[in-house]
Amino acid sequence: MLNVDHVHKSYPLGGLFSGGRKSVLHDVSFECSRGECLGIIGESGSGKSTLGRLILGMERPDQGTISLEGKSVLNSKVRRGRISAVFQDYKSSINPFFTVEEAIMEPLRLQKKNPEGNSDSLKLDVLLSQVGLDSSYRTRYPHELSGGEVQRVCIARAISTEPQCIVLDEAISSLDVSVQTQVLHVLKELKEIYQLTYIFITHDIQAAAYICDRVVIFREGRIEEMVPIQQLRTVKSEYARKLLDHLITF
Ligand SMILES: Nc1ncnc2c1ncn2[C@@H]1O[C@H](COP(=O)(O)OP(=O)(O)OP(=O)(O)O)[C@@H](O)[C@H]1O
Repeated sequence: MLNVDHVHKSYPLGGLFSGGRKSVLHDVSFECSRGECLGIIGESGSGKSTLGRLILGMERPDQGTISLEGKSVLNSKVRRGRISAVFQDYKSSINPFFTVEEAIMEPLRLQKKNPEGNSDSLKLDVLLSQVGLDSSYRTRYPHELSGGEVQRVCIARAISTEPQCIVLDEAISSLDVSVQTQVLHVLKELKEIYQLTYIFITHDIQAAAYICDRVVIFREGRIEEMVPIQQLRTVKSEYARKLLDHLITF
């Protein structure tokens, strides 16, 4: 269970003498169960990626706590191997000098969970096949892959340590529409296999409707509304309805 409890976050306003701060997240609270996909939808600048970075423990909240199975994500031992991420910019997400094998196995080696040897090799083949790539990809470099293939490698890397929670920040947005569908399908299958918790940050309401169980609608850093995906068309708040009307094209 991922628990976000009364989280506030602000950043310095900038400017030499300003000393002020811009509030980006205000009193954000929600829970996300094991195996659940929670969509985060909101206008640009509403604080979605900031929330993602806080869940990943990359930044600290000013107030409030974020915990996984009751333990704070600020503790690197809690995060390691249990929380991972897939970002929009897949090109800069993996080291261009790493082969597919090195990129996927790096988190496992850092975690030192799996010693080198046959088990590594088997694990790699399983991971590759789970994201729809065959073992001939092992020795290829990122520049030898399509965007969809690189993003599949990023997903294999993200699941390599069998995490509980993955933050997917616009993870399919840079891909062609047909490739988006394939990658979404892979993500949905993996969620079922590993009972993964997904935080699915997106502008793409169709993708959210396909993969999410619930959706949080953000407005200027606050939760405007939280609805099960089946009730997306019947949100109560006027703001959420307008935002969704703007995004829904199906
Ligand atoms: N490190 C930072 N320092 C200062 N301001 C920041 C920082 N990170 C984010 N912000 C500000 O916080 C606000 C929220 O940004 P964030 O990236 O979380 O929004 P978002 O909802 O993910 O937007 P988008 O959909 O465009 O990606 C923005 O106004 C942004 O400029």
